[in-house]
Amino acid sequence: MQLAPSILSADFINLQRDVSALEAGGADLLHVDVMDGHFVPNLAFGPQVVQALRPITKLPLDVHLMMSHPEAYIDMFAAAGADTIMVHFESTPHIYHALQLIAQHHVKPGVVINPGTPVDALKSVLPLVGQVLIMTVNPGFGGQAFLPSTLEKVAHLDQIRQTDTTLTFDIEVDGGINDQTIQQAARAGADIFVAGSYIFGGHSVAEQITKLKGLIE
Ligand SMILES: O=C(CO)[C@H](O)[C@H](O)COP(=O)(O)O
Repeated sequence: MQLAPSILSADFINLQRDVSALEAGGADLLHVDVMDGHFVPNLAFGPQVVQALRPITKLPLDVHLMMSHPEAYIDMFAAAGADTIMVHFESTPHIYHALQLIAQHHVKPGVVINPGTPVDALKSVLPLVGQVLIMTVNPGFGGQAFLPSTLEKVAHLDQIRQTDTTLTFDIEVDGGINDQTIQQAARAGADIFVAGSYIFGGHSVAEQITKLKGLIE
């Protein structure tokens, strides 16, 4: 079980301070949301931010590309220091190629599905990925309510990897993860939990991380 705070909810003027607090507070990964204003109706971060984060933290950088034609930018994010690069199944007709490209950079490849996309759509790419991210909200904004209907997709995916032991991906969930929802996602089979507004919305990030980890360990 790993917790991946999303820096989308951080204080951007004090990003280094916030990243240090997350690391000291027990975060396992740092989740970086990239948004292009096209695939999702919002803009956030680019490879320069990943490059700036790389020397200031030992935490693995979990980069979530919410952008059209992500294959054109994979080289940049790999060179910037991403440890995982995740691309949306819905974002490109060349999903297989995009995942191959990520692996060629010796970066962990991940595929992401929106709430409306079924798990079965992923069948042909599951052998290529180290991580599958199930969006538990519509992508684009922090602070949205968790969609309970996504839990059966987590459970279905967990069943697939238990049935076929050649598949070795982790299951990540992202959106609306808080002290009311994290246990449901864990019970359904998720291994990695992205949380933004819950972690940054409390008294201290360390306290919020401890609360969430206490619920899944
Ligand atoms: O991918 C995202 C938005 O598209 C964010 O990572 C996600 O929404 C996390 O924020 P919160 O925990 O506030 O829901």
